[in-house]
Amino acid sequence: MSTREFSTAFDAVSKPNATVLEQFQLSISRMEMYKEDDPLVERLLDNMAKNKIVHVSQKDGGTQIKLIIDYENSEQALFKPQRYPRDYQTLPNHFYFTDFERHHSEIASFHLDRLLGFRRAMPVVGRRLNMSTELWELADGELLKTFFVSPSSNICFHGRCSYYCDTGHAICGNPDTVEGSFAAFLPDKDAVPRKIWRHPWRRSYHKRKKAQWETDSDYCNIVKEIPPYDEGRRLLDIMDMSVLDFLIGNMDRHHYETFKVFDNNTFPIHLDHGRGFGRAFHDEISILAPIMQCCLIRQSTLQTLLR
Ligand SMILES: Nc1ncnc2c1ncn2[C@@H]1O[C@H](COP(=O)(O)OP(=O)(O)OP(=O)(O)O)[C@@H](O)[C@H]1O
Ligand SMILES: [Mn+2]
Repeated sequence: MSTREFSTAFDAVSKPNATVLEQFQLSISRMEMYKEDDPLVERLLDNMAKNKIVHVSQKDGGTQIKLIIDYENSEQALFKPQRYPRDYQTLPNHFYFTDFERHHSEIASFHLDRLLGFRRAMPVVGRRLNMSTELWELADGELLKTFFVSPSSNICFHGRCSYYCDTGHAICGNPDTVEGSFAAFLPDKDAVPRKIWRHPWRRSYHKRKKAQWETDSDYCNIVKEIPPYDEGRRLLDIMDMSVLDFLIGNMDRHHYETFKVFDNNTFPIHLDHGRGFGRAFHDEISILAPIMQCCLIRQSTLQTLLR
């Protein structure tokens, strides 16, 4: 299926005043999220960093707090707030699945994905918000109910989610600004559905169990037989993802998504990098398990790394 057919999934094709985000979404192809040197990327980053915000709500699903940001020009971004200072490391007794999310990891991962020439991540930029005028006053519903003033008179909120959304883990202004990452919104799920895949080298997400790949040295041969890994680009894309995850130190790659309209022979979207950069002085070799067990890497990726 061509880019053109993908484009027709959007009304924006015929929209004369398509926003930069809509234009960006329309240009997503089967091969990549955006073209090398696409000027829309810088414009999108600039818009998300500077444009006026008119509404803020909580994004359902996921384990940690995320907010949907609506801009005046009707663009949208996914906001992940800063929780800890940049140099705050993963706590020694935390698992990859209990680690706090780091907004700067989302930002740096986008840049690294682009530098490596993958171009499979949505653009992400950092921005500081005013706690009262850009969050509290624009929040609604369940999110609004979680705002409060702390003992030191800072405005805080905690939102609702399954991890770290309580008074003890609130996000507070410092004194009245909060920093976060802003990821450009993916095309609306209803217009452009995505398929969610379980990552073959997913970890166990259990504090006492191991995953099959950790004990079965022949694991790659099993994966190789199973569609979509038995043909096309997908297995090589999994290797690329492993390169990215190793460099950012992300052990939390449990699922990945693709755009359904492109069928199986398309790139996996590089999404959800909030748990990277937690241990700056540690190389987690097990993240390279797909590459080591399959003894496989895309030639262009290897060349990029050597360069
Ligand atoms: N840029 C985006 N635009 C729109 N939707 C997004 C975007 N990024 C992520 N999402 C959606 O939100 C969901 C949760 O995002 P993400 O995985 O980043 O958060 P999370 O809290 O780490 O979730 P989980 O705990 O489930 O891993 C994703 O599965 C995806 O469907
Ligand atoms: Mn996640």
